[in-house]
Amino acid sequence: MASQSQPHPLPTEFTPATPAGRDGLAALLAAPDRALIALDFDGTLADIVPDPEQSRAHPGAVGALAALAPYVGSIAVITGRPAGVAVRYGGFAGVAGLEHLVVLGHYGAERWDATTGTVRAPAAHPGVQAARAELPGFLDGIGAWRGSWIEDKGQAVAVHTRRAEDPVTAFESLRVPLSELAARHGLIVEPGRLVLELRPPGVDKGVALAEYVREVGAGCVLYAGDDLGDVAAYSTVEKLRTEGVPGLLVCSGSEVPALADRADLVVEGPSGVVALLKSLSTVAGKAA
Ligand SMILES: O=P(O)(O)OC[C@H]1O[C@H](O[C@H]2O[C@H](CO)[C@@H](O)[C@H](O)[C@H]2O)[C@H](O)[C@@H](O)[C@@H]1O
Repeated sequence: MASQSQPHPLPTEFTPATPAGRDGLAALLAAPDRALIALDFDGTLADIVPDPEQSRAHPGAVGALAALAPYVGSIAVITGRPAGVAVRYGGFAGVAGLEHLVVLGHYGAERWDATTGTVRAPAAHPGVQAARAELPGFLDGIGAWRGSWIEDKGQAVAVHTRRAEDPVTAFESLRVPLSELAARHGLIVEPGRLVLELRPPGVDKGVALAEYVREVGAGCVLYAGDDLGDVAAYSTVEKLRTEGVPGLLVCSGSEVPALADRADLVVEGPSGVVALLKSLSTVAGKAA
C-alpha cells in the first residue's frame, strides 16, 4: 500500500486531499494497466448547458480519453443518459484508441460496446409509458408547467427546471408530487442538477460500477462525477477500498456538495477532468 506522503508526478493541483485518494492515485500510477477509469457524462465529460439536447463532450474530452486508453486497463462512461445518446453527444464511436470503450447508460440498465457498436437494453418498463402520458396534464394541473421541460429518454422520463423562471423553487416544488406520480407507476425519482427523472428501479451507477469492476478485474478505480446520481458510484469505490481495491474519487466542480464533500479531488469542471486525464496519460506514457 502506498504511503500517504508519497509524492506523485502530476501537477500539484491534482494532489488528492485525502490519504485514501492519495493511495488510489499511487496505485493507479504504479499499475495503470490494471486501472479502470470510469466517468460520468453530463457535467463531467460535457459542460452543463441549458438545453440537454445541446450537450456535447468537452472539446478536449475524447482526445484525452483516447490518449489515456493505451495505458490503462479499461475506460467506461457511466451515465444517466440513454447509452446511444451519450455515444452520439460524446462522439465516442469509431475513435482510434477507444475501440474498447463501454458506455453504461440509464444508470447501468443499458450498455453500448465500442467493439460491436450496439446497445443492449432491457425491456421497456410499462410505468414509463404511463408516466409519460400523464406528465403534461399533471404538470399543468399543479401549475408547474411554465418553464419546465420534459425530456423523453425512452426508458425514463425527466422533468427539467433549469429554464424555469425560478429553477430551484420549481425543482423543489416538484419533488414530492413527482415522487408520488412515480410511485403510482412503480418508478423511482432520480434527482439531479435541476432535473427530476422518473425511472425504473433496480439499478444505479454503484451497481453498474461494481459489476464492471468485477468484469474487467480492475486492480484500482478512478471514478469521476458531478451529480447526485454519482453518489452510488462513490459508495462502491469506498466499499472497494475496504476490500483492498484502491480508488480515487474525483468531483467535477463543486455545485453538488453531497458529492464534492466526499471527493478525494475536486477539479474545475469538465476542463479540469480533461486536464487530469491528459496529465495521467503523459505520466503513464513516460513510464511505459
Ligand atoms: O449521469 P449524467 O451523464 O450526468 O446524466 C445526468 C442527466 O444529465 C442531463 O441533465 C443535466 O445536463 C443538462 C445538459 O447540460 C442540463 O441542462 C441539466 O440541467 C442537467 O441536469 C440529462 O438531460 C439527463 O437526462 C441526465 O439524466
